[in-house]
Amino acid sequence: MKDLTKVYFQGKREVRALDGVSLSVPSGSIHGIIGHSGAGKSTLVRCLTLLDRPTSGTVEINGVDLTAARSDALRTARRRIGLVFQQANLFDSRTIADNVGYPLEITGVPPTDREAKVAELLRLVGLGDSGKAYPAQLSGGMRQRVGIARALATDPDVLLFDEPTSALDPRTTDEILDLIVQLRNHRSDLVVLVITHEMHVVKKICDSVSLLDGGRVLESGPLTEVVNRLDGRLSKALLGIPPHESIDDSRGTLVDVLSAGERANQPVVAMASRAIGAEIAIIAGSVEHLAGTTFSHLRLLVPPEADPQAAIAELRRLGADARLTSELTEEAAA
Ligand SMILES: Nc1ncnc2c1ncn2[C@@H]1O[C@H](COP(=O)(O)OP(=O)(O)OP(=O)(O)O)[C@@H](O)[C@H]1O
Repeated sequence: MKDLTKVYFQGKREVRALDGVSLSVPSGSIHGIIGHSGAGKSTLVRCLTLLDRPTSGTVEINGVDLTAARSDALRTARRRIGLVFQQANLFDSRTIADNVGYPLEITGVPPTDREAKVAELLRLVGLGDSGKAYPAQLSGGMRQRVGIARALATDPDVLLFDEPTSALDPRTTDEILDLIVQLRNHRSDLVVLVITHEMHVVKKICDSVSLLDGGRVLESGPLTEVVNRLDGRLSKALLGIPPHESIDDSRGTLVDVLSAGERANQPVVAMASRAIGAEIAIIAGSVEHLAGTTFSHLRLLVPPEADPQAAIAELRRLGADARLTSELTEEAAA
């Protein structure tokens, strides 16, 4: 998408629900888009699926500008994006197979071709034996699998998930996330976009991620890059320091340290303590294994008798990024 803008009017007030969103996602990758309520996520889904026209800007798939399409071409363009909703919205009176085959039915695919395609799609999503069942007989996770099979029926180039796991329990969520990765591995020409407010989803399956706020992309990049920035907003969201007791100035100075890869497994705090001749304590932290790399984000307390800048210099010498927590908190507030 290039410079995508959507302006709504609430009375006389202009609301820029999307304000110049540009994003390019390569085939074969899973890109997460996260944002708070009101960030513009639903508007983005509507503009990408051409249910709503952007005020300006373009949506391109493999070099074809979907936003330029009209009438018949618009219907064809829409099929290039398969949409999976939070809840599958299935026809209760139709079998699972007929639900999955519905997009093929309305595009005039003959019944025998349709049956073969539906059987293949049901196998792909792990529902090979459920074609004759009705939606009411399925669990939430199975219904979501049906929604995914239906979205894939027209062989889209882009699979767009709008909060795909928000209505599911943690175990079913992980099963659906595993399925999304499996689909991407199965079709390496597919672009997968996942709009979510769940950080777990991004951490578990996304190759890259964008932060949407006020209709703008504030930060974007490969998961391992955005997480590896001590002062990044995505890093805070994905690898945040958990709440901890408040620390009085008399007890020392707080320092945040972020290390990745092999360094994350090294005792850098103990090494820095030894180097500066003071006992640095760990107050809180999170250590995560993301996209094959370990990241460690710790909040340290440098005792009053030691120089926090010496500790920071030593931690940096050891290959970690380190800064005074007060500086980072001020930046976040700014
Ligand atoms: N049809 C509309 N008319 C007027 N304003 C709208 C319309 N749709 C969205 N907006 C405004 O655009 C902004 C972005 O809304 P949007 O629904 O896209 O956000 P969101 O990130 O999806 O939020 P949520 O997670 O709460 O659904 C909001 O300020 C919203 O009030």
